[in-house]
Amino acid sequence: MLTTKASSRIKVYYEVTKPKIWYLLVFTAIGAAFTASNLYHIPISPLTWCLVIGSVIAGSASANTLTNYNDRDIDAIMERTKDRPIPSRRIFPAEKALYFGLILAAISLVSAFAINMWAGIFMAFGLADNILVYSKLLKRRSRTNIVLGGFSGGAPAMIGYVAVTTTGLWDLGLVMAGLVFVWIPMHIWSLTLHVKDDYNKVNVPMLTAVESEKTSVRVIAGTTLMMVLFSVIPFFMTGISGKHLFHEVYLYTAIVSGAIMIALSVWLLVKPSEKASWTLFKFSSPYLAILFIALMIDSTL
Ligand code: HEM
Ligand SMILES: CC(C)=CCC/C(C)=C/CC/C(C)=C/COP(=O)(O)OP(=O)(O)O
Repeated sequence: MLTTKASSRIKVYYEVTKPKIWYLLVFTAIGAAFTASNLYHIPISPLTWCLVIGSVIAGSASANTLTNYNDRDIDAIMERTKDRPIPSRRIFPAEKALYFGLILAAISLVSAFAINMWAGIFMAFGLADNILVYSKLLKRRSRTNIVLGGFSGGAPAMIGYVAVTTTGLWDLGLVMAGLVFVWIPMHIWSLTLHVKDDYNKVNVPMLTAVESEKTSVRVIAGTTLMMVLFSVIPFFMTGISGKHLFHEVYLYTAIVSGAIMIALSVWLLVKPSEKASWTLFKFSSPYLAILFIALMIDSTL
């Protein structure tokens, strides 16, 4: 039986990994693997499932922990982040989180390379892009930080895909990873518009925190439209036999859910408000999950 102290220690190290975020990241890896396995009729062994899910949990948790460590100075100032484990000194000294994140990174790389070389390569890429390119290099310097830093978001889907197949075309894998990549700008810029004062306090040049509200809502509406247009691409993809890979189930889901996202972005465009930007942000994660659920269901038809 764990003592209260031990369970609270586990909870705080769980919290520093930002589980709400890696739940969805892991789900995209599961969705990509499940979809590819069905479409290519390649079974996935229980061991491979464990390695895919375990490596992406460890990798995403590592990246989130290490970026939390990296941002401990600004997180202590921003309203949204000041109660996190490191700025609130519930993990102290902060280096404990650094070592925890590095151990998770090692676990994620070992387990990804145990799947195959490509899964390991995409894991290494995801870690490097999120921790070094986004958090260390661009976040505090460039308003396009989430563009180059966004590729890491597609890494879990690619890991799930290459765990099923590393031969032949990767078009389906890249499209599923692309769904995540094109979703990121709307996802983050709707939030950073909502909390722009926080970001400006710590001089992090998130695009919709430094641009005028008029420009920001236009950019968000444009990236939402781009994402919805991209989301119908899977319906037009064909396999080696020339047959469509997906059916109307995916198409109609993408259209209906996309229409809701476009309507929310038009609401923000026409009547900019904190409520509109927050609503669009809160709908963004369920929207991405719904697209992957539709891919999974459609792949069984
Ligand atoms: C460079 C890329 C990204 C950036 C900068 C970013 C940033 C953020 C930020 C600042 C939050 C709010 C966190 C908080 O206040 O606790 C957030 C929430 C979240 N992010 Fe992202 N994110 C990115 C990519 C992703 C990706 C790729 C996924 C998953 C596929 C994801 C999933 C989530 C989820 C599920 C939440 C919680 C949403 C909610 O509370 O409703 N994010 N993200
Ligand atoms: C396979 C692999 C390792 C993939 C990693 C992908 C990954 C962890 C993506 C998450 C990106 C993300 C939520 C960044 C948070 O930005 P932020 O740190 O600016 O958010 P904050 O302001 O809330 O701290």
